[in-house]
Amino acid sequence: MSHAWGYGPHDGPEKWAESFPIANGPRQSPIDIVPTQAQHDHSLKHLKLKYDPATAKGILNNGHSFQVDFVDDDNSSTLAGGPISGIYRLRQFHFHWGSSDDKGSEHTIAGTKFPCELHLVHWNTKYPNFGEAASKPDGLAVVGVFLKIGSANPRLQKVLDALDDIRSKGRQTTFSNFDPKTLLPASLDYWTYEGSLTTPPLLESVTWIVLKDPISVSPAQMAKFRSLLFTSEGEAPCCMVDNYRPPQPLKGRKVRASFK
Ligand SMILES: NS(=O)(=O)c1ccc2oc(=S)[nH]c2c1
Ligand SMILES: [Zn+2]
Repeated sequence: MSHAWGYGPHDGPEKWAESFPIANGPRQSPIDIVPTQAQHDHSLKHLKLKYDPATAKGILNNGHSFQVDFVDDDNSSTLAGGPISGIYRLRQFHFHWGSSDDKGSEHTIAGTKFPCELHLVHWNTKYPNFGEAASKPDGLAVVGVFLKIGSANPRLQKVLDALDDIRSKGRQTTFSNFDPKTLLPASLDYWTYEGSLTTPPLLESVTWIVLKDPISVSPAQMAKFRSLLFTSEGEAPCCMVDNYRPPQPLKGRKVRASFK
C-alpha cells in the first residue's frame, strides 16, 4: 500500500495521521518555542561540530525538499556535546520554505515564522546505520537553523547554484567539497527538546537542537528555493513551496535553553 504524502490539501500534514498514526503521538515536531518558557540548563554542553568538506557527496530533489547527502561510513563529519551523549554522524542537510517570506519555517519562536529553516540530520553511532537509528528514541539529532530575510548570504550560493540541475523530483547531481559549518550563525546558542521527524514516517527519534540566531537569506535567494518542483519531469509542474509542517502540541515536554 503506498503511503504517498505531500503538502497539498489532499495529502498534506492534516492528512498524515491516516497513514502515520504517530502523527498524533506524544513527542511530535516541530513545535512553537516560547523563549520565556524555556528553562536555562547550565549542565548543557557546547555543541561540538566537526565537518569534513570531503564527505559531501551529492544533492537530490526527493520530491519533498532537496537534500545534500554526506558519506557517513566513518566519523569524519560528526556532532557531539550539546544535549546528546556519544557521537552522531552527519547524514544530510535539507531545508523547508514558504511560498512567501511570511512563512516557511517548521519551528516557530513565540509564534514568529521564518521564511526558511535548515535541518542538519545526524544519527547516533551506537546504532549500525541511519535506518536503524531512526527507529530509536535517541537515534537522531537534528540541528535546526532559521533563515531570516536580509542581505544575500554568500555561503548559501553554492547550494543554490546547484538547484538548476535538480529542478524536478528524482533529479540528483554530484555535490562535493562543501563544509556545512559555513551555514551556521556565529553563536551556537540553542534550545533543545525531544521530538520527531517532521515528515512521514514522523518517527519519534529526534533530539532537536534549534539555534537561537538565524542566518540571512535574500529575497532573490528565496526565489531560487521556490524554483524547484515537487513534480517529476513530464508531470504538470507544481512549484516546491510551503513544504513545512506546522507546530505540534507540546504535550508536557520541556524545552531547555543552553543560554541565559
Ligand atoms: N525534517 S526532519 O525532521 O529533519 C527529517 C530528517 C530526516 C528524515 O528522514 C526521513 S525518511 N524523514 C526525515 C525528516
Ligand atoms: Zn527537515
